[in-house]
Amino acid sequence: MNKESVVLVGMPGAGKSTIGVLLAKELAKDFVDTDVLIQLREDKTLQQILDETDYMNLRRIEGEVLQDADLPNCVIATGGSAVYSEPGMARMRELGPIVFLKCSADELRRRIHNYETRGIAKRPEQSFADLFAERQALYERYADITVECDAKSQEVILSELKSQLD
Ligand SMILES: Nc1ncnc2c1ncn2[C@@H]1O[C@H](COP(=O)(O)OP(=O)(O)O)[C@@H](O)[C@H]1O
Ligand SMILES: O=C(O)C1=C[C@@H](OP(=O)(O)O)[C@@H](O)[C@H](O)C1
Ligand SMILES: [Mg+2]
Repeated sequence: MNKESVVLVGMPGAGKSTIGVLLAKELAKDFVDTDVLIQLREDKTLQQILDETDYMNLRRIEGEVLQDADLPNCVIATGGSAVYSEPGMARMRELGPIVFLKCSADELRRRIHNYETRGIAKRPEQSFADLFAERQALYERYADITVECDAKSQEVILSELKSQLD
C-alpha cells in the first residue's frame, strides 16, 4: 500500500482544510490539519497565540510543528504561512508531494471576508495585495503540483487533484 502523504499549501481561503478532508477520504488516508497540531501543542488557539505574542512567534511554532511532523499516509492541510519555514517545508517534502491550491486574489476575497480578524500571520500593516504577492512566489517555489481553484466546485478540484497525483 502507498504510505506517502499529500501536503496541501496555499493562501488562507484556498480550501486546504475542506478539500483536504475530502481527499483523505477518497484516498483512504488519515487527515491532519497542522493548525490543529499547533493549537494542541500550545494549548491555545491560533488567535490567542497571535494576541499574546506576535505573528513571528506563530510562524516559529508552525515551523517547529512541521519539522517534527511524523505523519505517514496522511493528507496534510498546512496553514497558509507554512511556506515561511524552509526546514518545515523540507520535512513536508520528505512526506510526499506538495500540492499548491492556487486561487486568485479576487477569488480569495470572495471567499473570506474577515482577513483582519482571521489570524493571518502577517506584518500588522501589510496589505492583502502585498501578502498575496509575497506568498505566491513561495507557494510556487515549493509546489510539485498546482491546481487552479478559481470558480470550480470542490468536486471538480478534487477530481483534478486526484488525476494529477496519479
Ligand atoms: N472550491 C471552492 N469554492 C468556493 N468556496 C470554497 C471552495 N473550497 C473551499 N471553499 C470555502 O472557502 C472557505 C475557506 O476554506 P478552508 O478549507 O478553510 O481554506 P484554508 O484551509 O485553505 O484556509 C470555506 O468557507 C470553504 O467552504
Ligand atoms: O496564512 C496564515 O498566515 C495563517 C493561516 C491559517 O490557516 P489557513 O491557511 O488554513 O486559514 C493559520 O495557520 C494561521 O491563522 C495563519
Ligand atoms: Mg485551513
